[in-house]
Amino acid sequence: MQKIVVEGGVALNGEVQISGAKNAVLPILCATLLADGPVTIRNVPHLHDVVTTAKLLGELGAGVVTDGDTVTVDPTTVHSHVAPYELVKTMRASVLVLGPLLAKYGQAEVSLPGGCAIGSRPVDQHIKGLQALGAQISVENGYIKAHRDGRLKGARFVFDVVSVTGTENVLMAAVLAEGTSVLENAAMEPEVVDLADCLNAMGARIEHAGSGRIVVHGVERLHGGSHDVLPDRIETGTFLVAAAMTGGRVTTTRSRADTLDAVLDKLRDAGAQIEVDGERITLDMGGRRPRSVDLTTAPYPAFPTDMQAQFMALNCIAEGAGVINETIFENRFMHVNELLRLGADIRVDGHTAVVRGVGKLSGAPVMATDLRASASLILAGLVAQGETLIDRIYHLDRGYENIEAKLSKLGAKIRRIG
Ligand SMILES: CC(=O)N[C@H]1[C@@H](OP(=O)(O)OP(=O)(O)OC[C@H]2O[C@@H](n3ccc(=O)[nH]c3=O)[C@H](O)[C@@H]2O)O[C@H](CO)[C@@H](O)[C@@H]1O
Ligand SMILES: C=C(OP(=O)(O)O)C(=O)O
Repeated sequence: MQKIVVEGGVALNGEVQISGAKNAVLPILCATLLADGPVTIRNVPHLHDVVTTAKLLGELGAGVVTDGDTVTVDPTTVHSHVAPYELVKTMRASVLVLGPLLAKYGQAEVSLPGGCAIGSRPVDQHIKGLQALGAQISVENGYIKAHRDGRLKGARFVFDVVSVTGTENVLMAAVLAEGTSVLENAAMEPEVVDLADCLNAMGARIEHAGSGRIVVHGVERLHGGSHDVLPDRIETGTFLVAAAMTGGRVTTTRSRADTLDAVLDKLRDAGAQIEVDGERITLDMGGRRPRSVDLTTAPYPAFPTDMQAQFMALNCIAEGAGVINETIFENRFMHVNELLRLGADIRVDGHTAVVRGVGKLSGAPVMATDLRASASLILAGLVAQGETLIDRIYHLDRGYENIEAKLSKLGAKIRRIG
């Protein structure tokens, strides 16, 4: 099995180009199922999750052609409506075919995602939202079985909790419903907006995506089209934290600072100087040691759960102590025990972790437990004395495009082995 080896001690310096967002491209690829013709998606990152989604679309019968960072999906040959357990268990985003299959083809059978390393991944809001649009849904043998009699009907639906994939699933179904739908307490994440932009480019009539109240005027059909995926704000944030931790100066290019307000604020609190110039974000730490920051994860525009592990790594070597509250996932502290192996001082009590910065971390073999945990271990490795050997990096390949090559270009001593 492949591993990543990091040798700490180099201040990162230079420019890094940000890839398309994983959490935008996956719903967008699923949305292509709604079209009556081919949809071309550009700025698609090379990620394992993208390959898995392409495989799923292929199993449903769609034609999928990849050319560099462009993927064209022809959904006109879809003949199956089943997303099997084998695929959904490896990638929770597969549940996003539920809304499109139901709305366009009248039926869907999608494996329940169950839980994962970071906690349970319920889909009750997806189901309730689709039922509000008139879908008949049952859960049998581990599968969500959905069908509709006639067209789905536009409705007002209030989410009990803010759910990103829930909003996306119900939104994708509502675009082909008869009449107008109003989705209240909707997720406001930039990835939801990107999905809505793509759907609108295909002929949907969605208003106010990015607010907590999305209005969807249903249309009879969607046509093919094309869309450029927005830059990955979590990848951007991860590189900026790497710069801050190593005392370096890094510019992210093709990035979107307006999607990163909460993260940039915390980096400023940590002592970083940040300049934004169009699609370029420059973080200059000027060789200083970062200060610890307190943070609480919450739905956008608050601090993202997907950046929690990376900031935990930063706090591990920062001046002072920081308190981290995780409110989205009950089990998203799996990186703590691995960071402890590198010499960190972290105490966890329920959803809260108190991290006291230590003068130095020391390299050790560690195990990646989930995607962002893997990133936090690389970050810690970049500042640890000696060698850090990270195992189970397949998690990393789900969501970061070529991270070791991008970090090497910034001067990091990092390589993949095996
Ligand atoms: C709001 C939020 O930060 N969502 C994160 C979540 O999205 P993802 O879409 O995976 O998860 P949701 O946004 O749906 O979940 C948010 C919260 O709602 C709960 N829930 C969700 C759906 C449902 O039907 N019922 C229910 O109770 C979940 O348990 C969780 O506590 O994980 C992704 C991967 O880490 C992140 O990119 C998203 O930023
Ligand atoms: C946990 C993540 O992804 P997923 O929801 O696909 O598991 C993530 O993007 O950090």
